[in-house]
Amino acid sequence: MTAGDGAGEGVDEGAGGLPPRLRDDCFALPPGVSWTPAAEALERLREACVPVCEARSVPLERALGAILAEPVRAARDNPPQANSAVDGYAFAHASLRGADPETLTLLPGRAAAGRPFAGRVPPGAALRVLTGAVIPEGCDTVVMQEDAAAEGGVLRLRPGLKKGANLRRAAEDFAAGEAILPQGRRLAPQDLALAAAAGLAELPVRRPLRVAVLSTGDELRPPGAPLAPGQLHDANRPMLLGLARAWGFEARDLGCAPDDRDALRAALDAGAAEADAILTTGGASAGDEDHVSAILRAEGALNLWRVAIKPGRPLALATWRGAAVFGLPGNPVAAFVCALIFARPALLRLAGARWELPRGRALPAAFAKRRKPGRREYLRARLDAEGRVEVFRSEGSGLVSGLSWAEGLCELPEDGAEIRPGDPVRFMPFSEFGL
Ligand SMILES: Nc1nc2c(c(=O)[nH]1)N[C@H]1C(S)=C(S)[C@@H](COP(=O)(O)OP(=O)(O)OC[C@H]3O[C@@H](n4cnc5c(N)ncnc54)[C@H](O)[C@@H]3O)O[C@H]1N2
Ligand code: MOO
Repeated sequence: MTAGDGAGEGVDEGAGGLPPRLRDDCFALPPGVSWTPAAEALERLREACVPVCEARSVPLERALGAILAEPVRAARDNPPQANSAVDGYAFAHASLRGADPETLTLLPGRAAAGRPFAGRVPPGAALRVLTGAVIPEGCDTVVMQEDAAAEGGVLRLRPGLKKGANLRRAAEDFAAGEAILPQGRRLAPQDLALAAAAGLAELPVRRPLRVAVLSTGDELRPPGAPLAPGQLHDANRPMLLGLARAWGFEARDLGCAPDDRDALRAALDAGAAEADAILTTGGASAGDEDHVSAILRAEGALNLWRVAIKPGRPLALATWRGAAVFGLPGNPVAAFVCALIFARPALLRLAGARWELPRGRALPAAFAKRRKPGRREYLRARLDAEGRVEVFRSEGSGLVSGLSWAEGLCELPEDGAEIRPGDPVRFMPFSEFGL
């Protein structure tokens, strides 16, 4: 079949006067089955997902990518003391008289970063200071060396320098006790700089979420394996393992299960034993071989099924022995889109992060598209040289090449309004999905 192109859409209208047939895959769904709108599915996920990973304290140097379990407060002021922003000369602004040039007595000695000046600078005097030096006692202003001339124990400078010029005030960045990083933040390299500057050696973070990935389907073979007729290489597993790792989770590979209930049950059991969440692909639809949705319905707790998005209509959200299960569609493009749109915010929430949805920008479309109302659509997209949104040549949900071609997703609303070139459309770069 050519999934992603509307397969199964004619369920209700296609019967065209014929008596209803009882056994046909196209009728596997009850007529008039309700589809959950994407926004509602996301809202239900937001309510259902709570942090499941325990908090612990880890040394700062091992905290990169971890999620803060509590807000972090500064242990000290930054900067701890006022210091010079430049190489120059420090003095009291009150020593200036408005003469041109101003003249000050240059004291012997100097202050450098890590080597403060021991004495006090009296009125009418100046001291050599280097960048980062603590401002000597008696001083409140620094002149840059390029703007002054030091000769024979006298410093000359142009008038007009403002009080407090060229120095960094104590605590101008943040003060001790100030909240510097919020709970739920995934620690980036710059956050480690902030925590270190704030005097912290340990950070309260949650252990990483463990995410297991399972492919399903008799036809699937591991990468590089020889293929018999009807077989294909498992593309979803490396993709989803990669996504889980890119999002900062501990990824577990559950391999590939055949279309067989017992094998699937065993794989789900193994996943639930070693992971907090399981991502499966394939078998999420309503066909005879779609065992994932069937087993989740029969033996797990299926919370949500069939979301009104394209691609990715067969999306199962369930629990299996305490683990959250995201039953993603088998088509790689649909699996990718569903992982980005639904699994990512939910997994991050389970991991202890705050609920955050990707932001999009309205940009002119470089394409035309006729649409039907009802489903929110996600197209593989990127920006052309003029900054317009272009979309991949086909919407076929099995065309993996389009995922690498794209730099983001174009989200089209449920209203089904026709898109003409130049119309504003919502573009979400992959960076909004943590990629
Ligand atoms: N009667 C209906 N049939 C289908 C519907 C529907 O609503 N009613 N939806 C269609 C849509 S849309 C999609 S998407 C697919 C998804 O169904 P499944 O999740 O059950 O996926 P499978 O049938 O197992 O596989 C679909 C397709 O993807 C290939 N695949 C599966 N796993 C992988 C993998 N790991 N790597 C690469 N390719 C994979 C598989 O071979 C199939 O070609 O259902 C439609 N049918
Ligand atoms: O074609 Mo399906 O829409 O790939 O999810």
